[in-house]
Amino acid sequence: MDAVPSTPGKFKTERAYYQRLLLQRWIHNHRLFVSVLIGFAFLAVVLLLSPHPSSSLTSSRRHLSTYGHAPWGGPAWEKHVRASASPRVRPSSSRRSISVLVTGAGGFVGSHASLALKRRGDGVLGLDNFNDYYDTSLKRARQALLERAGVFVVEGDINDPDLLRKLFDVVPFTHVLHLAAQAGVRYALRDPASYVRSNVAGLVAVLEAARSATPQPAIVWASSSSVYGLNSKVPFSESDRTDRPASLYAATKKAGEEIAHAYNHIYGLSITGLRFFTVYGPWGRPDMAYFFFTKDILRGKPISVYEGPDHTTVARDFTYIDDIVRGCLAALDTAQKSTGTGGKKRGPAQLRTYNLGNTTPVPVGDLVAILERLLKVKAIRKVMKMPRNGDVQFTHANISLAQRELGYRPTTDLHTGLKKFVRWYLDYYSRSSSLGKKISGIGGLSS
Ligand SMILES: O=C(O)[C@H]1O[C@H](OP(=O)(O)OP(=O)(O)OC[C@H]2O[C@@H](n3ccc(=O)[nH]c3=O)[C@H](O)[C@@H]2O)[C@H](O)[C@@H](O)[C@@H]1O
Repeated sequence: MDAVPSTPGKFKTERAYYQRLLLQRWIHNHRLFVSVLIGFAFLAVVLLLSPHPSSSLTSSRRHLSTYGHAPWGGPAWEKHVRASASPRVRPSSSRRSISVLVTGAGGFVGSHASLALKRRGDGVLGLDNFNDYYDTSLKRARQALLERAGVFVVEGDINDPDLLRKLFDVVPFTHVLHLAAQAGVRYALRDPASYVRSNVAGLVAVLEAARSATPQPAIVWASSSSVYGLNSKVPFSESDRTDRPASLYAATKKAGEEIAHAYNHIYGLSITGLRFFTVYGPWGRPDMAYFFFTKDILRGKPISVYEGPDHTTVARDFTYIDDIVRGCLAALDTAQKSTGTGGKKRGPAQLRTYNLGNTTPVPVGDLVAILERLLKVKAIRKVMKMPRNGDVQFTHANISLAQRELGYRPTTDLHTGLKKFVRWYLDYYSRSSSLGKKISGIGGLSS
């Protein structure tokens, strides 16, 4: 009881004094612990104030992507990138192996082309943002196949300049096969900005990275048959006019061809644009008519079959994926070196454009008839006027230039190609929806 002070004020003062004493004693007894605590606090402040890792290209830390993708960077990641991009040494081969950055490697043409390159011994590094324009599980299944074949697909965006710079910093790519794009003609009505982002800004980002890389790689990229737009002269030749696009998609691909011209002219980049004609086949794109027709026919759902004015046919020069891949590889193999160094042009560089088609246009009605025979199911056809939303009535490629200069010779007719597609489709979708089961037993993208 004696220790209790007589007034509340006095009690407060003495209590404060007593607490201070206690604290001093506690600090004295825990000197070591307190020093460690101060050390940690100091370290935390230093880390907080240090610059973001992405500001240094040589940093070995992991980079946090600002594009919502997986982090990249670090010694293990770089090792993986280098291993994937390194060609297999083949001293007996007459062809020099190349090292290719394939953008859009999780996509339809990108995955097939990556695998074909890897198979013949070239170094391949994939890049893909795995966006959800269509079923991402299909893209992931393609990625799993590529990984099994030794192709690493970096998850990232072509609009991320830090990532592109880093890739060119780590690997002296000889070529870029630029296939990443916002595809589809009709989707442009719903999301026009995505076409500008991928097909215009994205292409510029890739060319910017390539022009300042040492060595400058040669570029082969995907343009489109849609650049022929409202032309009525058939077959379409590379020298025909391409200034009347019928869709925003076509307009962005045409813009890409002009952008390619400028980068070739200013920086000496060797650039080849390939105008693909309605590519189809196994592991294809679910947004394309042959793919969703198959799905709807099997489900007993009606399909819209377009026709032109006065019941004229709508037709496409459908081109099988393996033929397109051969065209891509031939374009890479015949590409001359870029002529710039340190971002400066040293002389004129190669600039080429080729049609990659099949040369046999098929009416959409005939496509449906082939699918009916292969699926052994009658389609519920709703024949309707082709909507004015970007489609053109027909396409037909003149491929004599590609034949002459690339040795390009398509060998697969629509019936044969669709047969391979249907076989793949039934196999893929009859399996369990689990990704692991989907890829087991299929054995590769080849068709
Ligand atoms: O070659 C090209 O440049 C383009 O080929 C395709 O575009 P498209 O030929 O329109 O392919 P689909 O969308 O699969 O259409 C194929 C045909 O089916 C017709 N169709 C489409 C949809 C539909 O519901 N009904 C229908 O009859 C179209 O009018 C077209 O004639 C791709 O989707 C583009 O990304 C590519 O760039």
